[in-house]
Amino acid sequence: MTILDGKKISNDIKNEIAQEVAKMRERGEKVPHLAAIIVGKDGASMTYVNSKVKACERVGFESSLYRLPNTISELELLDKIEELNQNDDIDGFIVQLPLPPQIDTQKVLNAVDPDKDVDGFHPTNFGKMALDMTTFIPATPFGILELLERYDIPTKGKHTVVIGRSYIVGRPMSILMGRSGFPGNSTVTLTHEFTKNITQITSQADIIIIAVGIPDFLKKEMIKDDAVIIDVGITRVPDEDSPKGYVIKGDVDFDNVKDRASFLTPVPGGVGPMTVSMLLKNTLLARERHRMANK
Ligand SMILES: Nc1nc(=O)c2c([nH]1)NC[C@@H]1CN(c3ccc(C(=O)N[C@@H](CCC(=O)O)C(=O)O)cc3)C=[N+]21
Repeated sequence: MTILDGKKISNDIKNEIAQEVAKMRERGEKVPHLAAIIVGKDGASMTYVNSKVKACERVGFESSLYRLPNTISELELLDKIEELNQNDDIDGFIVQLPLPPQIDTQKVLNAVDPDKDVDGFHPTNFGKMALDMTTFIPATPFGILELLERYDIPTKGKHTVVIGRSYIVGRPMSILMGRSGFPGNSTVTLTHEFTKNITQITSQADIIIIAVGIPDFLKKEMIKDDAVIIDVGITRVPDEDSPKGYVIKGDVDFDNVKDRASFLTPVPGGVGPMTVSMLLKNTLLARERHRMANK
């Protein structure tokens, strides 16, 4: 069994990006600038956004963080987004999710300029992805593709089962694995909360990508020998014995599944760090496109 070391690969990618940025500086070009909007003070969201800012510093990007109160109106948030759309210094930005209930998330994502939508959540970019056009691929799915590629895991003709149909992981992943090329050319089954007899489906999977947010959901008995298991879950489970007061649990019953799987991502240290690196990669692409457009 091979553990897919997302932490290591994401570091490799950051080093590659840092080299690109160093070259940009040498040529006297503007370096990529990523901005993030965070609404409210959710602990996990703040951790993720902080790690994105830190990663920007690490590779030599400019970064800006806009913290907005939890009570902000939809209109005020849309104003902020328009401001970032208009700001030519910013190459890409993200609106950290989830948003508070008074705000219509889809309306907010629709307001982001598709050329700056480094999360790849705008309908234009999502559509382009589905049509195999060049675009920003959402960072988590992009990170999973990168892991499969760098570990040279065969996907052609394989049965890939995706568990969870969220717009940021499951849905795009199901599209990407079925596209032509590598990693792709898979036969994809997309499952969700109303799927019947899920074990019957998962036990036929060559590759399982799970993103449901239920700790230990995927058991050893649900997979076949030598399956490739990609765990996208991250749930904070309260734990008095740990210094932070919680432990991070994935969707896979790791300790048992590891004895049957061929490749397996750990949590933490698997898909999570890849998400951050691929966001940087998208921001680098955004800068490159803006430079070509003389912006
Ligand atoms: N607009 C938007 N874009 C996102 O990409 C986005 C978002 N909203 N909202 C929340 C989710 C979640 N997400 C993660 C990023 C990094 C780790 C990560 O680095 N995880 C570490 C551990 C982090 C920890 O200590 O909690 C790991 O798995 O090793 C996890 C999760 C991005 N998301």
